[in-house]
Amino acid sequence: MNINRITVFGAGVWGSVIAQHLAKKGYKISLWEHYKDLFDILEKTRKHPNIENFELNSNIELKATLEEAVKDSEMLVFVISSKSVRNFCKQLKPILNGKVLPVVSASKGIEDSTFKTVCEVIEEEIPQLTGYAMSFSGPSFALEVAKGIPTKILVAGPNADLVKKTAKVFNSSPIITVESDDRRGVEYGGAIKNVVAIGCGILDGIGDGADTKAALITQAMQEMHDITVSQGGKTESVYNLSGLGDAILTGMSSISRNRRLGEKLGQGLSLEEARKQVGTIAEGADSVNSVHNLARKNNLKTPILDAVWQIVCNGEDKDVLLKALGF
Ligand SMILES: NC(=O)C1=CN([C@@H]2O[C@H](COP(=O)(O)OP(=O)(O)OC[C@H]3O[C@@H](n4cnc5c(N)ncnc54)[C@H](O)[C@@H]3O)[C@@H](O)[C@H]2O)C=CC1
Ligand SMILES: O=C(CO)COP(=O)(O)O
Repeated sequence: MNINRITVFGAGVWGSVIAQHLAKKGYKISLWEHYKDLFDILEKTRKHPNIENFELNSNIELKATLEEAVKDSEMLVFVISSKSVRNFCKQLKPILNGKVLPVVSASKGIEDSTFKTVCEVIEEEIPQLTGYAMSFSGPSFALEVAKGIPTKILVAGPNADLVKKTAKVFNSSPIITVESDDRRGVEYGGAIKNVVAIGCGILDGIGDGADTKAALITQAMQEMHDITVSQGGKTESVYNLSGLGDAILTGMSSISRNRRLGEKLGQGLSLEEARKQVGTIAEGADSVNSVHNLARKNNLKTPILDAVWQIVCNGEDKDVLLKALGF
């Protein structure tokens, strides 16, 4: 696989940091952004408004249209909110015009109505990409990666040779890539850990401490495991970087937007107000319903994830989470 130009869809915080990471490795990057105001700021200043001291590398070219963004591209990287992926693919499909490229998804979510992962949605909407979509997931705050703080991220897909080559593309300081053949397991872990992080945030909002959050993560891992395995994912993926690793990171760190959203809910704010105060996306608030419905559909016992769902989606009192934990 000889790659020169890579397209990154999404110049949000993670998309821009991934684009920068690849640009520093010498790849030419075509960076596309959905929101015109963000695109304009980046084009005018080359600085990201949501990342401190961050100036786009000279290998990054901003592309205003999807046609320009995919021109001469040899790899596509999706870093857009998971719920926008299906509609986005409907726009992208005619532009790709049957072209087959390796695709990497760095988004974390499960579609509400279908329980499909982001890679599965991409392949369903753009069938020629079937077998070419890979997940890039692990404990990786964009703001920490931007500062050069080292981490490990899984590259997961069905084609071992493509995964190996793609992992090489992304592998360089501060990111060490780890190959996986369990895309489903990796994507389910990445989506469910966001719900776990909201749960940890609720405990923070109530005023409980790290002890209680560690107990929550431990119990929630069993629930993440049961859901993931019911969908064909592997146990070893649940306890790898995208599941356990990312649950620890986002559940315990003040940086996590999902944890911060939970904290606001724990303090008694409504979901709408909590979302407003957190500002950027918190994927867990969108995945919580699909995770809950999936567990119900498969008759799984998931008391912790159910309690988070009750608080987020039904506005129940946060004490239901303490009860679910047995307190
Ligand atoms: N920020 C982080 O530390 C990390 C984020 N992620 C995942 O990356 C994904 C993006 O997150 P961030 O960059 O942090 O969020 P962000 O809020 O900074 O950016 C969201 C991106 O989604 C795009 N988007 C929103 N609606 C769209 C639409 N209708 N069509 C096309 N694009 C649309 C926006 O243009 C923007 O580029 C999420 O799934 C998140 O879970 C994964 C690992 C780390
Ligand atoms: O997934 C992430 C880090 O791996 C980012 O988590 P938040 O979206 O909760 O900030």
